[in-house]
Amino acid sequence: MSDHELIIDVQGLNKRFGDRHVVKDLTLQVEKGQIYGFLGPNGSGKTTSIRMLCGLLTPDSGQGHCLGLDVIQQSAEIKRQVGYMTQKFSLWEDLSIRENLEFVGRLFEVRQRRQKVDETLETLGLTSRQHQLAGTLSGGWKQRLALASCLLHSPKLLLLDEPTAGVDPQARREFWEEIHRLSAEGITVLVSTHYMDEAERCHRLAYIAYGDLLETGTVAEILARQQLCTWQIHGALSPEAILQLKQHPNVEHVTSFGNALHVSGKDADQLGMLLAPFTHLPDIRIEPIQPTLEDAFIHLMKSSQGGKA
Ligand SMILES: Nc1ncnc2c1ncn2[C@@H]1O[C@H](COP(=O)(O)OP(=O)(O)OP(=O)(O)O)[C@@H](O)[C@H]1O
Repeated sequence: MSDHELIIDVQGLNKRFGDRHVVKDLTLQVEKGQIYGFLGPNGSGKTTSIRMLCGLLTPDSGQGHCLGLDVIQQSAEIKRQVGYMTQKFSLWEDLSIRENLEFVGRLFEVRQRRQKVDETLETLGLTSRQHQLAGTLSGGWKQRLALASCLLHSPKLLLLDEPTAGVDPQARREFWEEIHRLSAEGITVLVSTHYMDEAERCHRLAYIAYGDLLETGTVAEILARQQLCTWQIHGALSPEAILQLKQHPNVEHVTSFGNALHVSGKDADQLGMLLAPFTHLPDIRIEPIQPTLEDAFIHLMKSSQGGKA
């Protein structure tokens, strides 16, 4: 196997639901062992894309391969070979952790099922809770069980749809440690998320907005391509001043981050001149900063809508 073996390699995938064009010409390449983040606003087509890749939805047009299998002709085989974690917990709440895994093992006709269930319980730290009913688990443990059930048939590709939505920060961190451990073993992971800290933990990212894939690359590449300049304003600006900034033609977007405002634009000099008068206001501090990934994504989303924040 070459170092750059493509586990996902699709070109021009399209999906329409009625008259809604939900995924437009999706072209995506994901290398073996990569953790590939899928980001974008709600309803942008991330889940639909994932479902086309794992063989659950047939694209209207396009072509390509997933795990070396044809996404149109061999979707049934792809379905058997990927680990797909749905957005909503979809296991059986009135079965115990072990019973859930045994059942999934039977569905996937996993060989040496008992042993595999034991191993999976151990690896994911679920052994001591194996007899607990799934319905009584906290959000974080449910996600861990869902991940365990995806891994039972030893897939080479994991498709995770917002796996940590609503999970507390500690459980999210542990979940991501696990994802990185799997990646180090050569398992490829495509994961959708709305969390910026999770996006930063991916090897590469794709940003999709309203069906269009707008950007792909590493965090550094995406930040560099946006060519944004961002200034951070500490202190309370008046609502009128904020509105003025938002409406100014040299300002791309104005976003609150905790107690600070981020003001982003394309032209550093113009932006500096615009903000200079604010430095004379009492209790206001202004400094240029590196734009964050969130700044870049807000910019991308606003540009795709043809407007600004
Ligand atoms: N089976 C379906 N039939 C009709 N419309 C659908 C179907 N599945 C998804 N859609 C629509 O397609 C659009 C894209 O949905 P999708 O779930 O792929 O977006 P998403 O990016 O995953 O969103 P979110 O971040 O909210 O999960 C939405 O407008 C959704 O309502």
